[in-house]
Amino acid sequence: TRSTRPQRMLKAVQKNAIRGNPESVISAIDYFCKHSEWAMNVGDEKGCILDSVVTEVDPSTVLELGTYCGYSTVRIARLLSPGTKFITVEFNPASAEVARKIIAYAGLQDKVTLVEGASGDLIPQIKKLYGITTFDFIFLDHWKDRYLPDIKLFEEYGLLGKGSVLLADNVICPGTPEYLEYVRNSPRYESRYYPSHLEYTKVEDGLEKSLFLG
Ligand SMILES: O=C(NCCCCCn1ccc2cnccc21)c1cc(-c2ccc(F)cc2)cc(O)c1O
Ligand SMILES: [Mg+2]
Repeated sequence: TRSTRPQRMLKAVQKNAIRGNPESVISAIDYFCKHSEWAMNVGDEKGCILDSVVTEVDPSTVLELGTYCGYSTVRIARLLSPGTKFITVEFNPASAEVARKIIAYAGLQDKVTLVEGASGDLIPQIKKLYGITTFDFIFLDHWKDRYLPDIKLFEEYGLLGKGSVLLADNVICPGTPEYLEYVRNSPRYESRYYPSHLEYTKVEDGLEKSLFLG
């Protein structure tokens, strides 16, 4: 049967990247997406903004919602200090399977816990299952209509501490209007918009960084 786009992306990584070299894995995926097939990775332009925020926060605990093929997982994991707890969540089993292989190809499998499931089911269990009290950094890149309900779950289950940083992808395209309205109007967050473009295109998009004030 016909291969899937994630499977073709994995083949491109295995062919063009160097095992154990995260930078080469990132480059191979970006090359594939620019020259072969567009795919919904955060991409190189927004990826550099992601890198700068992760570096600035230097988190001890990280949550990513929306692993997809592991591109942003690799971008984040390569910057983390030893001992950092990094959980990434993927709903689609086929994507999760490819992501595991891409993360392992980059040599970062020991830094990442990939969990398969839906954020709404997982968030209430994270403290119990993974012994996490609060997340220093959260990257939102899953179903766009889940960003708002999930940030409310983070608050409800006490998963945010003073200084926790949330970074949301696609706040313009496909767009997350209700989430933006919430974080920009809530007195509990300090929000800032980072203008950019939809991965591998000239279409306007950007990242919203929100600091939880406690
Ligand atoms: O849809 C996007 N991502 C989400 C994919 C599905 C996530 C499923 N999932 C994973 C974890 C998880 C946990 N709980 C529940 C569900 C969960 C997305 C789309 C575009 C895009 C597409 C077409 C277009 F024309 C323009 C833009 C660009 C992006 O950068 C994107 O991120
Ligand atoms: Mg995205």
